[in-house]
Amino acid sequence: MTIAPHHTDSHHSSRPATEWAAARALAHRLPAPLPAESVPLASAAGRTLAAPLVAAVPLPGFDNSAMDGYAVRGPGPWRVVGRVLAGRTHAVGPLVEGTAVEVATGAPVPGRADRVVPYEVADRIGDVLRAAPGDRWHIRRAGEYAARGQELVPAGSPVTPAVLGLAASVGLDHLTVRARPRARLVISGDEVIHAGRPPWGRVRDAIGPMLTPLLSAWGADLLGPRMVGDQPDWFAEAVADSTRDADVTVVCGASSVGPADGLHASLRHLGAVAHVDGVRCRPGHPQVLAQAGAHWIVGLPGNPYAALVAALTLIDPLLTGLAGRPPADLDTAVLTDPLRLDERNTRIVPVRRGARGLRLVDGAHPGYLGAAADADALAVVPPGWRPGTPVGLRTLP
Ligand SMILES: Nc1nc2c(c(=O)[nH]1)N[C@H]1C(S)=C(S)[C@@H](COP(=O)(O)OP(=O)(O)OC[C@H]3O[C@@H](n4cnc5c(N)ncnc54)[C@H](O)[C@@H]3O)O[C@H]1N2
Ligand code: MOO
Repeated sequence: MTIAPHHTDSHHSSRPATEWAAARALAHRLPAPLPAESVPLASAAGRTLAAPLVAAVPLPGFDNSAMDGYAVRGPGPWRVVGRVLAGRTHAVGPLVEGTAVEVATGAPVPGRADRVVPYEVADRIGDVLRAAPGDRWHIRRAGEYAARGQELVPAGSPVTPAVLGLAASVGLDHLTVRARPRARLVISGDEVIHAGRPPWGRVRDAIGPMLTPLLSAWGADLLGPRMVGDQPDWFAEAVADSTRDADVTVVCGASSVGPADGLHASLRHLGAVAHVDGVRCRPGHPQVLAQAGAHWIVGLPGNPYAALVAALTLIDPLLTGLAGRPPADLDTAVLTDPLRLDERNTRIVPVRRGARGLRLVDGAHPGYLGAAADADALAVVPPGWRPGTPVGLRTLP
């Protein structure tokens, strides 16, 4: 950023900084979930159910064998009268007492069969079959897993690979899911360049390459980014433009109190309401959550590690809220490594999980991503924490 005369309309003029967990809770609670839409299964992966997944057919759809063997009726011995393989599309006539039919796993069992005798315990000579009495039926009854019309997965659940497989099993081709939040990055700073080796006085944009896959992993649909200098009008125009087609605009840099930090000016220009303006965490204090109608603006600090922390604080819960999902609970683990005590701020530190527990990754600085690149999670260390007590954990994609 460039130096200009100091001004007073900075973020610390108005609202006190929000406690970290409260900022996260607000970012989740404030947005209304995006509209629902019906999409083919292949497009539903990773999205959120806007309506429960309801079985269109019972599962299993017909009584079928759980084993390769013989469907039998009566106590035995039995006469083998036929064979049914999977894929048969019409019912086999009911078994007569004392008879058996050879069946494949998944094949329809004939009506009135008592049980299936697996090959391993069957003794067949010619057409005559014998087996010891068994206490397992090995028959999967129609509808025993799910009835037609049964709600199998509640609204608000993520569409995981298992949910997609289940949807297909119960005869669905489409799922009703929340629209994917459309997000745009506005990367600001006269000093920021986007390719190659930065010359003296310049820095290479680290936030675009980091946040693009991170936001995708968190369920956003990324719109083309905007790169702007610190010229206040261009900056305000880029943010205002973005509100026309994005649900969320993420502004990187320009969030602090410096003369070129134009986020607050552009929020005023838009008539946006700032719900969070500063968060009591280290690093990543200068972060902003603002609303202009149904549009959300998140201001992240320019320091790249601080931007990652702020993304975890505000963007993660905001996208979850827009998707209509319940808030994602953090994992917890005990951290024993010493850390500078902080009675007032939540600290967000890079960690690795190993056989001997959680280890701090050394060398984290707000402006440097080396420690985060070597970490597999961020640990959330609450104010007043003491070594040996639990911390929250968020795995990094
Ligand atoms: N007087 C005060 N100064 C600062 C405060 C404060 O409270 N009072 N807060 C400090 C903290 S904490 C942070 S974090 C930064 C945040 O500043 P901004 O969000 O306004 O960002 P910039 O000033 O534009 O840049 C800060 C820093 O980050 C570099 N940067 C910016 N964008 C990128 C990018 N896309 N990729 C890589 N690096 C980037 C930029 O060159 C600066 O070095 O403010 C402190 N100051
Ligand atoms: O908190 Mo700033 O966000 O140190 O780097």
